[in-house]
Amino acid sequence: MKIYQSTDQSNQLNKIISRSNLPTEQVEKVVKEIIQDVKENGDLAVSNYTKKFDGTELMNFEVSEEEFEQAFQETNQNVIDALLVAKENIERFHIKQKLTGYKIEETDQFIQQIVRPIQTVGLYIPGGKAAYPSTVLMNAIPAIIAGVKDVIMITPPNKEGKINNSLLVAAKISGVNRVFKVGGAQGVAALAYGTSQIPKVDKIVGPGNMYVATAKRLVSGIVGIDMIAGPTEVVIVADETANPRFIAADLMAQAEHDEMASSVVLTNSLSLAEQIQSEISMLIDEQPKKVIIEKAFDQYGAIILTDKMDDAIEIVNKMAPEHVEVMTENPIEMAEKITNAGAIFIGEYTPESVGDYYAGTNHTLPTSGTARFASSLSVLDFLKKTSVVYFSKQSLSKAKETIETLANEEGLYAHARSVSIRFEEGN
Ligand SMILES: NC(=O)c1ccc[n+]([C@@H]2O[C@H](COP(=O)([O-])OP(=O)(O)OC[C@H]3O[C@@H](n4cnc5c(N)ncnc54)[C@H](O)[C@@H]3O)[C@@H](O)[C@H]2O)c1
Ligand SMILES: N[C@H](CO)Cc1c[nH]c[nH+]1
Ligand SMILES: [Zn+2]
Repeated sequence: MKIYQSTDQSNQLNKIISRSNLPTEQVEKVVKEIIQDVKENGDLAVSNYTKKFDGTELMNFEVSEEEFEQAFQETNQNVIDALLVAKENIERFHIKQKLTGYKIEETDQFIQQIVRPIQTVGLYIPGGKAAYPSTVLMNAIPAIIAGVKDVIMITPPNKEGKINNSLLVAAKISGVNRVFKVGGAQGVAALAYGTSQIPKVDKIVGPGNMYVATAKRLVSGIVGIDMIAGPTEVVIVADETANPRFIAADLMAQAEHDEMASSVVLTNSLSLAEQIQSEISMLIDEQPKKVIIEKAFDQYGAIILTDKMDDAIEIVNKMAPEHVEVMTENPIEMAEKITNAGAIFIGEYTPESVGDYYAGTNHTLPTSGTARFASSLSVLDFLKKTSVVYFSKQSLSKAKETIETLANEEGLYAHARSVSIRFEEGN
């Protein structure tokens, strides 16, 4: 991984910081065609793309009860137990996000906010380079806590036309209703428009690669989406007190997800930067996903040297990355200065893997700088609010003058009249 000076104005560094070297335009072109095809040709198009991208021919996409039963039989008990521990931790954190409505009552009138769950949601669970049972829990549990009735999950099948066993186990233990073997942009399009086999949903949530994230962005408006949760990112903010071996390991943990994953270090210590480089070269050969990691490091990785640690914080806030790890002398104080990040991990014993699998916080997080305005997936993503207003005749008579004044000011005379007519004699 290359060392850059933060003052370096090179295109390569700017692109890494802004994530603008992701192949956005090429991917968008492909994804638009896929969405249109699925919209016009439904299951047939889904089947064709599944053959093309996942290498399997499927006519029926839904997972059967027998497949769920078999998945339970073939999954190691220690995996099921670990999923149950993670589930409990996720529930403990997310239950506090529940939102209740409220009502403001006065004589002869009330205003109210009613909170209701979204009826039907589609969870996208990645399944290309790896299967993510932990992501099933992260997406399904907040939906169930919110009270969503129809929780539909899609994930790409493997070459045998099957879904990884632990994904099905995770789906069952977290309360998913139906699972379909379809992924990528074709899966997102199927959820957005519906096909004869795959139900149209009200909202699509969940992370995925660039094809998935782009498809979600393009169908947003037809259906709701949670956020852009694309190729994953970590920024590690570290000073000379940090352990370079831990940092090297954490950078590789992120990069193994995807060759488009971004792993960046920000430090004021040249000596640390060089030690990280040498730790990477010592650890990389033991990595089963070495090829993916090297590709990601090469294009989307960087160690950036700043003058002061405050400069590092300024760059993090500009990048607004999905994850930030802080390994400095006073990591809690340092972390308080970070205003734009999906999730923050503090100190040398909180690698991001703690959040991925155990802590209970959600690992579906905004990427590509969208943490400037977007948040981690939560129960709130599965709720919607409706306002209710009741006014009696007396209440309306008190409001009449204000409404008429504002309506006339806006030139909306019918609005004013719809109030005044109610006070005319004979009405
Ligand atoms: N941001 C988050 O919260 C979060 C959480 C977990 C995972 N992730 C990310 O999810 C992603 C998982 O990616 P993945 O690839 O393993 O699984 P995936 O399920 O997201 O994507 C696989 C699908 O991509 C489609 N695809 C692949 N190549 C294509 C091509 N050339 N043209 C059109 N479609 C193509 C195929 O349909 C395939 O089934 C990673 O980027 C990882 O970083 C993000
Ligand atoms: N780090 C990924 C993006 O937040 C989530 C994940 C799932 N499994 C392991 N890691
Ligand atoms: Zn991860």
